[in-house]
Amino acid sequence: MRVLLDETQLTTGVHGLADEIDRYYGNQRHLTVIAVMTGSLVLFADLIRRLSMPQRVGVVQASSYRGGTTSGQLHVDAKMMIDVSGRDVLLVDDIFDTGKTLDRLRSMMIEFGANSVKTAVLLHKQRDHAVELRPDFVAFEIPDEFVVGYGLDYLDMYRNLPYLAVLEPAEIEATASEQQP
Ligand SMILES: O=P(O)(O)OC[C@H]1O[C@H](OP(=O)(O)OP(=O)(O)O)[C@H](O)[C@@H]1O
Ligand SMILES: Nc1nc2[nH]cnc2c(=O)[nH]1
Repeated sequence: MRVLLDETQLTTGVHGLADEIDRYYGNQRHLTVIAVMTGSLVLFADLIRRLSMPQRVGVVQASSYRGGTTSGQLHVDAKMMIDVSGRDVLLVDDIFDTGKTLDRLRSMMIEFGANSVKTAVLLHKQRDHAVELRPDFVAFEIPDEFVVGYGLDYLDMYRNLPYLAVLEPAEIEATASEQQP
């Protein structure tokens, strides 16, 4: 595993991201902050505690990388969503890769009647994206490699790593064979 961002760099990046969001919304405007599960859970916990405005927090589940390192069919489960009608919504995700996840969720929030929808990500992959949407707030630009740690998984492993690392092809293969039941 090759460390791309260590704990100190991640902390600095998350603080910078929070400052940028604070500057945009100010500390008075009420915000509905939605975590895109599962990958954003570590970032989300760190980020919302650095934001100064009054917040309602909620979660939505979106998954498209089941069992692999490439994007497949996107499944969204909004059963646990809180009401966003008439609210200013900030969607928080760990990574913007193809962009399909945030693009779909942004459309859903608008369909649910949100007053405004912005998107914040820890990582923005430097590649051609499949959608026109670009995230509003980004902590880090990263190369087009499969990364794990700080919430990001491969086969549900590695989310607990305190750093972000590139998973090399041999490690991808080894993890896949180890995870066979
Ligand atoms: O920009 P995209 O190509 O849509 O990729 C980004 C999404 O991929 C990952 O989720 P994943 O589908 O792996 O589910 P998870 O959050 O449960 O790990 C990540 O957490 C983002 O939500
Ligand atoms: N773990 C992980 N999940 C992703 N989802 C989209 N891109 C990535 C990535 O590079 N790593």
